[in-house]
Amino acid sequence: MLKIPVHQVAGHHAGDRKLGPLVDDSGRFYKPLQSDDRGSNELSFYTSFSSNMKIPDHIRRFFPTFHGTQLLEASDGSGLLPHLVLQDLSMGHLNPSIMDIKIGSRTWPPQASEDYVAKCLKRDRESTSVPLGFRISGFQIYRTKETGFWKPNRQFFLSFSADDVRSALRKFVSSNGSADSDPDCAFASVVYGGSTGILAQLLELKAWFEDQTIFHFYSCSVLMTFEKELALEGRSSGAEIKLVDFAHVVEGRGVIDHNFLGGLCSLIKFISEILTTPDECYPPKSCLQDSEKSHFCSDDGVNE
Ligand SMILES: Nc1ncnc2c1ncn2[C@@H]1O[C@H](COP(=O)(O)OP(=O)(O)OP(=O)(O)O)[C@@H](O)[C@H]1O
Ligand SMILES: O=P(O)(O)O[C@@H]1[C@H](O)[C@H](O)[C@@H](OP(=O)(O)O)[C@H](OP(=O)(O)O)[C@H]1O
Repeated sequence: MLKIPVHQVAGHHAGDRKLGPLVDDSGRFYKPLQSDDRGSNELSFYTSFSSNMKIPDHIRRFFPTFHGTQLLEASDGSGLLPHLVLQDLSMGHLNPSIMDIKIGSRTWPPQASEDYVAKCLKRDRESTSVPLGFRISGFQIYRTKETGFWKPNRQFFLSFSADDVRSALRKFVSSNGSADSDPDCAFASVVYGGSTGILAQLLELKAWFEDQTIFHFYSCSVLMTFEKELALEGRSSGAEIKLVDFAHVVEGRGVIDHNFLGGLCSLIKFISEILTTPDECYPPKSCLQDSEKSHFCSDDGVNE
């Protein structure tokens, strides 16, 4: 039976006459082909990527497996619609902490219409995309069996500053991740660090982006996932990164994807800093007047 994915942290959500992805029990994620050319573009990307022999296996593992398309009843009740059939990345996870980070200071592809450029440019300027080269689109952070996930709604992320981003990346790997707590970065070394941790994976992806000129990944996200309960048991935290959302990927035409690469380098720097200074707090509370306190000092926008 098809269900609404419980671990989706960003993007278009299914339900109540809304079009969004669905999942089944066998580990497949069904993403409806979006209107305009977004759906067909994402399908072209998956088709081309799946058959491209130049993609090394150690890079292919960062992408969801593609199983073609299937006609399904759309979640908005509009009838049969083609869906991309993808690997469900949350399959096998019990209580995953997940963060969606949209990479690139610019989120529109070169051939986009003036209206679309204007919409994206506004959003890129108002968010951290322009200053940082990436923005956090959403997350869920597992706390405890009793309190479940901290999963703020979309509004919460819209006005994030660079310090909010720093703080969120710290809270993501803290034992006490919530709106008003000081991050302790208890899991930073097991999740971000180590030879197979998130930083090592990002560096592996970066090495490929320094060379590949096949695709340009506009508006694509890095999805970071780990299991806090595994980390607490002292076992491998299952930390992994995957890339999602290829609706705006275009051909690279022999040029490196400097937009994605720049954003990736910036994210790598933020995560490296957490590993070298896990005790620092952002924003430093001593520097803040009451009136200046960020999102993280209130419960605004928190969807408990
Ligand atoms: N293959 C997958 N398996 C599991 N979850 C996924 C998968 N692909 C995407 N998701 C979840 O769905 C969210 C949105 O995905 P995606 O960005 O592809 O959708 P979208 O509606 O095109 O987003 P946007 O509005 O940003 O364009 C991701 O943040 C992630 O939580
Ligand atoms: O990052 P946010 O704040 O969630 O903003 C969304 C994001 O830019 C998506 O990429 C975009 O979908 P497309 O990439 O498919 O255009 C969506 O537009 P939409 O709501 O008009 O679909 C925006 O709302």
